[in-house]
Amino acid sequence: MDDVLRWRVLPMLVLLASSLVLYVRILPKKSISECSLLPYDHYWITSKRIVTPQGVITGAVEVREGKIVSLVESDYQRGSLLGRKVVDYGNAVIMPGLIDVHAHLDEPGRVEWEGFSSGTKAAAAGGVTTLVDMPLNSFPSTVSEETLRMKVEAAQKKIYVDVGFWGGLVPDNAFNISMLEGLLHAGVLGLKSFMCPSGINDFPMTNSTHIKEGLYVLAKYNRPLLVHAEVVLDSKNNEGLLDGDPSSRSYATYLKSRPPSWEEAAIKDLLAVAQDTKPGGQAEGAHVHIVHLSDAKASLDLIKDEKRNGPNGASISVETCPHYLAFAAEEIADGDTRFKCAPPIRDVTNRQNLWEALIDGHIDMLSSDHSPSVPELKLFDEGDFLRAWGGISSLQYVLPITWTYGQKYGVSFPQIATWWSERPAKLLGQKYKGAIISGNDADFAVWEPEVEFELDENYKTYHKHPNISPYIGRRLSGKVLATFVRGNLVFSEGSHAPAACGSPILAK
Ligand SMILES: NC(=O)NC(NC(N)=O)C(=O)[O-]
Ligand SMILES: [Zn+2]
Ligand SMILES: [Zn+2]
Repeated sequence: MDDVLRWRVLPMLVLLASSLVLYVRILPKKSISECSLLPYDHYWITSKRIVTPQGVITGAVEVREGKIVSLVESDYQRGSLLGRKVVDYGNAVIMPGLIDVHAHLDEPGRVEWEGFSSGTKAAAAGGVTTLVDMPLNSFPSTVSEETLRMKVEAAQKKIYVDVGFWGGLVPDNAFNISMLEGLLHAGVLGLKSFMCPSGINDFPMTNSTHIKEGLYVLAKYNRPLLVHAEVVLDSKNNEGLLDGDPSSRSYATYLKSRPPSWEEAAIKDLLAVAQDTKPGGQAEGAHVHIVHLSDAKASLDLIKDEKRNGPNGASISVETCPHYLAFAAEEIADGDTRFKCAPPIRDVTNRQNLWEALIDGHIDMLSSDHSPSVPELKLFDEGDFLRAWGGISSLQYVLPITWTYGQKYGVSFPQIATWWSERPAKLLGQKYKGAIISGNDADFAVWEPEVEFELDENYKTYHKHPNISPYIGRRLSGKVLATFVRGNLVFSEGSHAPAACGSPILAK
């Protein structure tokens, strides 16, 4: 009997106990959806600071099957929510998720620069719930139905947030209506073109005639054209600089090589063509959006003048980016090519003027223009501003940057929601995004504005190459606690949901 106990019953008991342990460990995993760190599809999130179009309220947002179904303004403390599934965020701010209308994720073709997985993980960790990928820097560029399909295919099962796509307007398709229509029909949210060389071989620049043609086609679809508005007026400034010339390390040299007059001349030409978007015009229904405005003087004045015509004027809008609001030319060390971008970061007065224009509503919105590359292309050893790749890496940090550098101007939560959610949603034609109201997608950024952190090499960044970002080494305030995309808790306290369940956004 002793032997029987030892050799038969004991091993069975051990087996039973271990399978019980296994069962208990597996059980919670099974019940949690792979897409969300929160295992419910009907729940409430509560906080003392919820940013709604009517102002900042204390209350609860009810979420069901990915949508906001009600908003309760009250001291939510228990009472009616007793016994419900509630996530209480206390004093943290609940805002509509950020919508970044301008990001380069570089997939397919240049995944070593970024990629859908790393880029959208960074977006989720930064409170960005929707982003729109630019048609260039990936390979091939998104300029046809076929190349859009390659993008959408590449994004499958890799995106942690919702992702839309811009198509490219290039000389090849500008006069080829069926090619452009194929691209629009396949679902790009609009088109993007460059008025100067883009730095990418298969993305050549367009002139006013191409842009005019593009606008006629866009008008039929009610979609926007985004334009990189700089024209090369004269590259004399770089002439005489030989390879290895020490002055190519100087930021001042780079700044002079792309003067504000390049932006001004481009915007002047662009606004002339944009006249067709006026009510009754040949391109009525199309819209012109100027990306990454840097010059807050003559270029901004042209935009302001056009906007003065109100609804009878051309249909235009403009964005600027956090790097133009955070940095100034005077502070950029020679050789520090992390700061190289086009148009360039200008002087302290210009930065101040950009902030004022944003606050006064002359600049409509913000975007990251997250445009990374491999570190080698930044030429850190040579520090050559003229030959280094231009583009700032920032996607994960845009919310704390806007908040931190906006303190000086008394920026409020509703302003951030306007610049980063409401107006971007409108540009994209996304009716169910951009605000915390019943019926909208349950896209939220939950963050703690008062929490400060050091953006050093220990900070967990999901961009593929954190060290190329000029924000490394800065102290920022505003920590993102949690991010919800269509009701899925995709990021929470440093972790992402196990599966990437963001949706591709294709226009219909
Ligand atoms: N090829 C690029 O990514 N260019 C980008 N580069 C910048 N902004 O420096 C841009 O948006 O123009
Ligand atoms: Zn650009
Ligand atoms: Zn860009």
